[in-house]
Amino acid sequence: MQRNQGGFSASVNAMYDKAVALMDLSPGLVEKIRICNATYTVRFGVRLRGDIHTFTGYRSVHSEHMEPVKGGIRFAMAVDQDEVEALASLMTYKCALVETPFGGSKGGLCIDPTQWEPHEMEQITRRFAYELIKRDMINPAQNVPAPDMGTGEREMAWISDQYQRMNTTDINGRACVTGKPLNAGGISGRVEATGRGVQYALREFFRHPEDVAAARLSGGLEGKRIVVQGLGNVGFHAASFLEREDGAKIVGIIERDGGIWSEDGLSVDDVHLHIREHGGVKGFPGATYSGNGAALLEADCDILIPAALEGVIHEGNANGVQAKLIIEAANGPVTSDANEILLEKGVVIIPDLYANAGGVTVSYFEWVKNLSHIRFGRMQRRAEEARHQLLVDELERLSKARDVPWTLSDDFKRNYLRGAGELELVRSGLDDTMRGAYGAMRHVWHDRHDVPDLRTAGFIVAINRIAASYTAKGL
Ligand SMILES: NC(=O)c1ccc[n+]([C@@H]2O[C@H](COP(=O)([O-])OP(=O)(O)OC[C@H]3O[C@@H](n4cnc5c(N)ncnc54)[C@H](O)[C@@H]3O)[C@@H](O)[C@H]2O)c1
Repeated sequence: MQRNQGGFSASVNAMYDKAVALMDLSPGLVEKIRICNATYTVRFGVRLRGDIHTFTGYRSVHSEHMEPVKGGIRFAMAVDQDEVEALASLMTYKCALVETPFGGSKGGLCIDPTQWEPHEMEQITRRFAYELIKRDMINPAQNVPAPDMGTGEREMAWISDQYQRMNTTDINGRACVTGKPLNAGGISGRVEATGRGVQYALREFFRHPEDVAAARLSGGLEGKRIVVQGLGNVGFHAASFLEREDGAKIVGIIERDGGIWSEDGLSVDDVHLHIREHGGVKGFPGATYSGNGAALLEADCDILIPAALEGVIHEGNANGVQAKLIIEAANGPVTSDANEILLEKGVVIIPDLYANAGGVTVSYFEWVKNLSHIRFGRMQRRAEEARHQLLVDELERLSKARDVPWTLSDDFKRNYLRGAGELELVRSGLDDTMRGAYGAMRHVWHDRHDVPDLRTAGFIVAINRIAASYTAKGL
């Protein structure tokens, strides 16, 4: 990974500065929105394997213009203060762009999860959570984490349980974290939400022939040749949906141990299984393997989906990128320097603050579900069922009265009577959000001739909303 000089935060701030230069905001407000409000560093010991091991973690709060603040917790060796602050700032802009009523935050623990057994990971996670909970850095009303790299449902369930043990009378305790398993207060469709959001973002892009042409592409997603970096939560779901549901061809997959290539297209589910069984992509049948996975970022393809780390497309390799469209499933995969090189080359970038917002959108639904203490669609479903039943009864009565012999198939009755369930509501809410946010972004991109790219447009939409919020508060 290569970051801009000055690091990940400097890269995000350069993109921010490019947007505010086109806006009419006071210098003081520009500075207030840019800076990170607070970062809490925690060092704690856990007794493991007969000795005390010390871990370092962070929780950063970028902006509290809305509360709670929201953002994932990352478990990785490369976690540091600059990284969590940059990621927290991206959360602020992302939440504003997709209109989830949160400020931005992010957390991280410096750890290699593969080095520890599950019961040890539980001890470490609970202790990290304890340190943050007792300082209100995890709290349903103030700061609500979610999964990120190296964490998932399992860790979120431990964190939620830890909070509830420490706050036994907080009836909203489950809302202290999102991305939980369904049986621990989670919501249907959260696991795949970020990948699903990437798919919806691409579908929305391809619904606009003018935008597709700007990327020097034509037609729809069907048959588009895609390279994906990182087959984890986000990359796997995005690639799998695009392959199975949109007819796209995944020609390249890059993982930690290297990259694989097949012009005929790779089966994402099979590669995923292979990685689980063999620890990497090497040896996947029918594909060409290279130990230098990063080289595939520069391979010939239509769409590149970086879905692993930040800073993977930088000044050193941006010129070599052949993809016509990049969708940033990861946070910050393109440095600000690389961004300018790619723009110059005519590459269109669907930016992270929009592209991977599916996760926080469905997290918002989960938080609302936890606070309302009722499953989405439960009451509505009863009402719909009753209404549909009345209609079916009436049709049957009429058919008998008029002696018109017709029947409803059992399938039709079952589906028609069922009403919308939680998953349908989550998906339609996510689709609606992704469409709305794209519309807002593209409106600025096309209508203002001084706005050069979708990223700057996205920042402008987000910053305007954050500025309005600060102004309304009297700041
Ligand atoms: N999980 C979410 O809901 C979510 C939401 C928004 C954004 N994101 C962002 O998406 C990105 C990925 O997150 P995730 O949750 O899918 O993480 P994950 O841990 O589930 O998956 C990351 C994948 O990247 C691979 N990887 C790591 N280093 C690599 C390298 N050098 N080259 C190639 N592959 C490498 C890992 O092996 C793993 O398969 C991060 O930038 C994260 O901030 C995640």
